[in-house]
Amino acid sequence: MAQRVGAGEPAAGPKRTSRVRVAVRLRPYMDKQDDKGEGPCVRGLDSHRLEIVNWRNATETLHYDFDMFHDEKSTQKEVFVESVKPVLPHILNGQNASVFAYGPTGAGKTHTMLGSQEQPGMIPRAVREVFHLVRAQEAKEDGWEYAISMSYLEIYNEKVLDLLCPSTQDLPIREDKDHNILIPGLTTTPLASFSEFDTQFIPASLNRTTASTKLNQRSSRSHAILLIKVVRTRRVHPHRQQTGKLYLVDLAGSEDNRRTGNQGIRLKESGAINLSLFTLSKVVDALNGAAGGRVPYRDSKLTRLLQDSLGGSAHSVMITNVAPEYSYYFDTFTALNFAAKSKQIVNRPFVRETLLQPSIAVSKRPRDQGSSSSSEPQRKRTREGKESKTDPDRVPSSSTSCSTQPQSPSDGTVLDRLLALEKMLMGTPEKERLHLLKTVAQSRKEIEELKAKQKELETKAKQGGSALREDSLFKTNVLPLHRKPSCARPKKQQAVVSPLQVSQVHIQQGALVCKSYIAPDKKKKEQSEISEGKENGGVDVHTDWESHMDASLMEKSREKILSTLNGGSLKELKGLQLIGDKKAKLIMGWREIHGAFTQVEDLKKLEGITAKRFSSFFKANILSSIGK
Ligand SMILES: Nc1ncnc2c1ncn2[C@@H]1O[C@H](COP(=O)(O)OP(=O)(O)OP(=O)(O)O)[C@@H](O)[C@H]1O
Repeated sequence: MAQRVGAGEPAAGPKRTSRVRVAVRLRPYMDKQDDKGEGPCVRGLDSHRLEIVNWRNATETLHYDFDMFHDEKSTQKEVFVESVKPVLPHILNGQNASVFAYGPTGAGKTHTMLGSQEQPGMIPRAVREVFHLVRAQEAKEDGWEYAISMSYLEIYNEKVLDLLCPSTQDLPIREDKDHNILIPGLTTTPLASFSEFDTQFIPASLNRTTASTKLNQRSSRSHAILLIKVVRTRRVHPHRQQTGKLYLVDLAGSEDNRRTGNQGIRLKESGAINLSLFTLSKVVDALNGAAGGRVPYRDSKLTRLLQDSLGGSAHSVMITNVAPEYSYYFDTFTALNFAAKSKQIVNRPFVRETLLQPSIAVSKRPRDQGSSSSSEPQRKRTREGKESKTDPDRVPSSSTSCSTQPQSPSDGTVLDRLLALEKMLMGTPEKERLHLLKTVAQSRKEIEELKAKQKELETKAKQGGSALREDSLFKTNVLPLHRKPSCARPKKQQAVVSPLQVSQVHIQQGALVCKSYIAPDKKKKEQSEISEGKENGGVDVHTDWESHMDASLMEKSREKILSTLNGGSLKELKGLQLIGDKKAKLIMGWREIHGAFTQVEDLKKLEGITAKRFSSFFKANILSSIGK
């Protein structure tokens, strides 16, 4: 059994650490994806830094500093030499290394990892280099013997599928007592040369699930993980065996379903992709100490598999692929923030070593496995054994030591941002959007009618007609003067960059806000119980209880709620009545993206907070705040 020992240093010596290296690669600008011809919104500054337009303020740009920045002109060779090659020698010493490509769909992950015949990507280059390194070691004749093997799998819709044996079903993921991740039943193929790798890998890659989306003709619908194992065995006393693993990961893209045009099965796939990437972001947050002690590796298959590549024992390189077009702005922004967080993770490498009995060392040399007399490498594929002892998730002690502060434009966690963005970008299906647009038109019409009516009543009042009380205004469906509909308020000038998603959300919010100020006669008797009951469309939120309240007291409570909404921590938000964990995170996400709420009613702009829910929320919190 492989054991964890220090990275070649005496056990008592200081622990060596290795953090995740973060590289960012900018894809060349593709005109066809940007009809408006706005030009790029991201630009490199030097080989480590880039800048992106600040969507909150167009006069500013946000700067990010990474281990490496590869601009749009960088070649595959340059990316390999500068970002990937340095981690490879570790796997010859029984340590783990991983290289994974992260980023929005269509930003260039597959191009980077796989590449093409003319421009081979990181995977073929890395495997070729491993063979070079091994051959160089063997030439030294230092008593070690090496064996290389490969496994290749994809995670599709949360299922682990063997790409070398596509007929297999969902494979289980296990962890042995030494925290090695194992996949019983996964095919392992011994490799004698790079060309042998090529003959195995190319057809297996065709088994990967891809499909055409609006943004990418051949979009990866799964996370593909290639595992290259190097086992070295010492032939002379003391007989030892070390196993080094190299994970080469091409993640599926984070998806904005409005832009991908996903429907049906594509939408389901997309849900699984976004969920696993979301969990990946939570893992990163937890490793950085933002989410308490538990690292939620087990919340998705992807993070479970990458467990020893992130915050574990591996030398990791994350290549974040980003696209320069404005239409990718928010995806790019999110990816950069994710990358900036990951940069702080510190890994502790260790050697996986087994002390062998002399007899085992002689008879079970890896190359000779299964062929007792021949020195030829074994040709037969093997399956990983069943080792199933599992351990609870844990935070590696080194993972919380954050040495570098990224120049992140925000203080919120990735989790909050992703939750809010995901909600915003994915939450509104086509049908619902059409319905909302119709509602906007209808609401506008009704507002015009109400305005006319209000004008008429004001004229009457001026002419000495009866004084108008606020109550009566509501009874006649006229808006009180101090409560103008949110949709009539001047828009906050906060986002100069106005990507498609945001403007669409504004329309949607407009619809909800306008609706909530219309008081249809039929629904006047609506209950205002504090409950999250059935939806009833646009209902007047102002029921009798408000008119019986002391105005100044009410204003004070309103301000208090507003201040919690704008400045409250997750805990404080959850302290509000009818706000649970999910809503609190949505609020934080909203704040992150849109800035401060200007009035409590802005809460209705959040998805899932209907007029009725807002009404219940408002009443409960006003009453609770007065009761305190
Ligand atoms: N550095 C680059 N140079 C030239 N072309 C590129 C580069 N990066 C990406 N491309 C091209 O951009 C398109 C999208 O890239 P790719 O398929 O690699 O994206 P992806 O991030 O893997 O997307 P998905 O997540 O949907 O699979 C492809 O046509 C690819 O050839």
